[in-house]
Amino acid sequence: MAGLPLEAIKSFSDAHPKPSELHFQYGTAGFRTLGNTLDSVIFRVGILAGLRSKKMDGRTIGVMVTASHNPEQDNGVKLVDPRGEMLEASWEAHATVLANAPTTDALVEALEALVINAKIDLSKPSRVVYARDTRPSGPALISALEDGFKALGVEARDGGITTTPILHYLVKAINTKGSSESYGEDSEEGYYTKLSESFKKLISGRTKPSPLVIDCANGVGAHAAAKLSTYLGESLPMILENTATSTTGTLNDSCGADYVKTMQRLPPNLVNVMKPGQRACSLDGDADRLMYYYLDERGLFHMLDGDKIAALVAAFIVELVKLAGLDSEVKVGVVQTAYANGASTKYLAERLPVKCVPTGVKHLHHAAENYNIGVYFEANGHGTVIFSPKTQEKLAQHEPSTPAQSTALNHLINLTQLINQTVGDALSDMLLVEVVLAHKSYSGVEWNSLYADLPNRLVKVVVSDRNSFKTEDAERRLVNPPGLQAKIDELVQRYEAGRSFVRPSGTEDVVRVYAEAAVKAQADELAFRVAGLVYDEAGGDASKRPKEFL
Ligand SMILES: CC(=O)N[C@H]1[C@@H](OP(=O)(O)O)O[C@H](CO)[C@@H](O)[C@@H]1O
Ligand SMILES: [Mg+2]
Repeated sequence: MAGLPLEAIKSFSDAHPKPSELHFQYGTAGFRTLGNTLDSVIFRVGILAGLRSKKMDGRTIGVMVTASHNPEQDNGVKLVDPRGEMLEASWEAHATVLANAPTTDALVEALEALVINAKIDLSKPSRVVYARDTRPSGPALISALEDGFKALGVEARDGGITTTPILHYLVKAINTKGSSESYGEDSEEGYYTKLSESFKKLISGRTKPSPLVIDCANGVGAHAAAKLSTYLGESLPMILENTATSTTGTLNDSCGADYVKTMQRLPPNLVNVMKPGQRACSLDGDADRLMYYYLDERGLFHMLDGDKIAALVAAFIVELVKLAGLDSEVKVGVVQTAYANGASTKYLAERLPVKCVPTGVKHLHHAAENYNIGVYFEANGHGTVIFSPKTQEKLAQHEPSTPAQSTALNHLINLTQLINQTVGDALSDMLLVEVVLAHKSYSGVEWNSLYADLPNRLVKVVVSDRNSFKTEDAERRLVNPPGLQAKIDELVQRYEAGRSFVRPSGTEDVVRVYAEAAVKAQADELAFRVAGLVYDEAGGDASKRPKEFL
C-alpha cells in the first residue's frame, strides 16, 4: 500500500515553520488573518487539499487564497469541494488540526493519523486547481501552497488571479467535463461565455439598460468585470470604478460591498460619479458579494441589499414558473438568516416558503437544496439561486402547451445558465438583477418599493469570552448566559415592530447585537440597550463601557 512521501513532506515543511505563538482556526470563511502569518498554514493546506482529492477519488479540489472584504493586509484560504461547494464540515476540523501542529514531526504525525482516520487511499491521484485575489501577500502565499503540492505530488493547475466564484466554477466545470452534467468549459473564457450568452438571450427584445456603475472595491472583481464587459459588449454598458488593483492600501478601503452595507452610504469617491437616478453596485474584494444602490431624483442614496435582491429574484422566478405552467410541480423557496430585514421576511413569506438558518453561506446553501428552486441571500449580499438536478431535468423535458409557456420555460432554462449555482457570485448576481429589472421595466425606485426596510442597527460588543454565548432557533434566541434572553424579550416588547437578537460572531472576536424597530431612533436605542445588557452580563469593565451603550 502506498504511504505518505515523508522525506519530501519533512524537507518542505522545515521551510515553512509554524509561528509558535499563533493558533489558527478554519472558521466560517476558512483560515483568515494577517497575510504575513499564514505561510505555514497555506503550505499545509496544499497537502490537505491533495489528501481531500485522494479521498474524493482523484476529483479536483479548489483552493482560493483571499480574505474577501477584509483589509488589504489580511489574507486567507478556503477549500472548495468537487461539486464547487464549500469544504465538507468534518474536514474543517482536520484543517485546524494540521494548521496547529507545532513542528514538522507533529505535522507528519497528524497527517498519518488523518490518512488512517479518514480512510484515505494514498494510491489515488490528487488534483487541485487554485487561485488568488490581488492582495500583495498573495504571490508568497501561493508559492507556499505550491510547496505543499510538491510535497505530496499533487497535479496542480494554476487558475491565476481570479474571483472566488470563478474558482468555484472551474472546480465544478473540471469535475463535470465530458459528462451529461457538464457545467461549462473549464476555463475563465468558458465562464464569461456561459454568463454572457445566457444574459444576451434573456434580455433580447428588452429596452437596453442604462449604464451601470460598478464599484470594484479595487480588487480582483475589477479584472473580471472588465473581461466580462468585453463579452457583453453593448448588451450591458458598464462604468467601472475603483479598479486600482496594483495601488497599495486601496483594496476595500472606503469602497466595496461591505463598506456600503455597513455604512449605508455611497463610497466617497462615487459621490461625484453618480447622478440623480443613477443605478450602481459594489462588489467585495473577491467578488462574491453584491450590493446595489441608486440615487433618487433628489440625489438621495437608497441601498438595495441582499434581502432586496432575494425579493426581486424570488418573485420573478415564481412568476416564470407559473407562466411556464409548472407551478404545481416546481416549488420555489427562500432561505435567509436572522439578519434579514423583518420587512423582507414578511414580503417573501406572503408569497412563498421562507426558512431561517444560522449565519454562514454553507447553512443557507444546504437549506436551499431542499427546494426545487432555492433562492438564498445573506443581507450582506452573498447569495445565489440553486435549481435541483431533478428540476433542471424537468425544465429540459417539459412540453409547453402555449407560446407564452414556451417563452417562460426558455427564460428559466437560460437562468440556470446565467446563475453561478455553486456559490454567491457578484457578477453573475449582477447580471441576474439586470435581467429582472429589464423584464419588469423597473428602475431602482420600483425595485426599492417592493417593501420598505425596517430601520435597523448592528452593534459589536467586545466581551471576554464570546463562546459563552449560546443560541438556538437559528441564532434568534440566547440559551446562555442564563436569564439574558428574558431581559432582551422584556426590552423588545416596548418597541413598535421591535426585534433584536444576540449571537457570537464566527469571524471576529465579538458578540453581535442586531435590532430593528419602526423608526430609526428606536432601532438605535434598542440596539444600544441590548448591547449594554450584553456588556454588563458578560462582566464588562464598567470603566471601559462604550458610552453609546444604554
Ligand atoms: C452579520 C454579518 O454580516 N455576518 C457575516 C460574518 O459572519 P459573523 O459570524 O457574523 O462574523 O462573516 C461571514 C463570512 O463572510 C458572513 O457569512 C456573515 O454574514
Ligand atoms: Mg467575499
